[in-house]
Amino acid sequence: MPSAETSPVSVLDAKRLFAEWKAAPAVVLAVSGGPDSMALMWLAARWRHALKTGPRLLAITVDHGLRKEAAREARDVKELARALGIEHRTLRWRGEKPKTGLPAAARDARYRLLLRAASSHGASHVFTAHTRDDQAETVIMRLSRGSGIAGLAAMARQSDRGGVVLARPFLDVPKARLIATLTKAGIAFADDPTNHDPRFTRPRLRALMPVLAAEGADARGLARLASRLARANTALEVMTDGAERYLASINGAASGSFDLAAFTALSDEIRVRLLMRAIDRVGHEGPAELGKVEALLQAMDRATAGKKPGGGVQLKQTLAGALISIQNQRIHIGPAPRRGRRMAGLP
Ligand SMILES: Nc1ncnc2c1ncn2[C@@H]1O[C@H](COP(=O)(O)OP(=O)(O)OP(=O)(O)O)[C@@H](O)[C@H]1O
Repeated sequence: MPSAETSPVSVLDAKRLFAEWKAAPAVVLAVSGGPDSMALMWLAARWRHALKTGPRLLAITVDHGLRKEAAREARDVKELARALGIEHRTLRWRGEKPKTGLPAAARDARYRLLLRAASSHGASHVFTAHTRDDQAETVIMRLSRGSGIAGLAAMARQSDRGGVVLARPFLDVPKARLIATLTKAGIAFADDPTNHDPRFTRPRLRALMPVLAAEGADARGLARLASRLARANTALEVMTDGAERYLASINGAASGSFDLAAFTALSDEIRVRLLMRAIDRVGHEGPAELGKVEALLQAMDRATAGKKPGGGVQLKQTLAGALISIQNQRIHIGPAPRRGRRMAGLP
């Protein structure tokens, strides 16, 4: 491996990695006690010390209450934070723990706690220590689930989460460099056994990474694929904005309804995105799944293909809590009646 892939991250490198957040008022560092986030705390502290003015740093560890070692790991983070002159808090996930989908529920709870803590401490950003290796694993995970372009674009370097920005300064940094950084600095870190537990999907896919790398699909290539797809996704979203404006301009003021002929003339990718946006705006069952929106588009095309313009209902279907219908040469998308509720006046 070339040394650029394994060399410790220097203070100068850290200055470049964190440069764009110099003017933030305060930043929350999400520190689990694992190698990546311990390196995040160490490097962010050194970066901050070298600045005259810069953000206040607050490290937060979430104890999910799932492993007995977690409390000790949180104390180890606190100890390093104190040595580095950084404030630290441990937050506990107290909610009900589900029997299935535990990693996803823990992640949701973790982000909720981190973002809430950021808001209450006046922090504009939450930094996580996701690395290029995490990005590559995410690509493989999304690939195995059949994601589309948006999903394969994987994690964004920055994303707005209700007023607080979630930022990943190490998204292009190999994990090996962070471990080398800690080794050089003599900093110990925790090894979470869940990261190797074959009962969970991510560790199973992680175990495949060396095999894929040996075939040429290494973390660098997979992360590059993600960033190319992120670029394509941004362009497609801009085109979808344009298509929305075009349909609104020929629509008059009617929202939630499109002219059928104008919609049909657009490309499939843009039509899928338009449907998804319209459904997500009014649906009450969470985001529509890509595969289901694609099936809806096919059903719409079948219902209207070769038909003379008429006044009848050509299609009526619900998806993700939205009701989609084609009538009078228009597509209508509105909220679906909620399930399990009796309509007034009906038995
Ligand atoms: N319990 C936690 N408390 C605070 N932040 C966390 C916690 N778990 C994860 N994170 C944040 O999310 C990022 C990605 O999580 P992931 O589970 O992939 O990492 P990890 O295995 O816990 O360890 P590492 O610190 O080496 O990344 C971490 O780098 C860290 O910034």
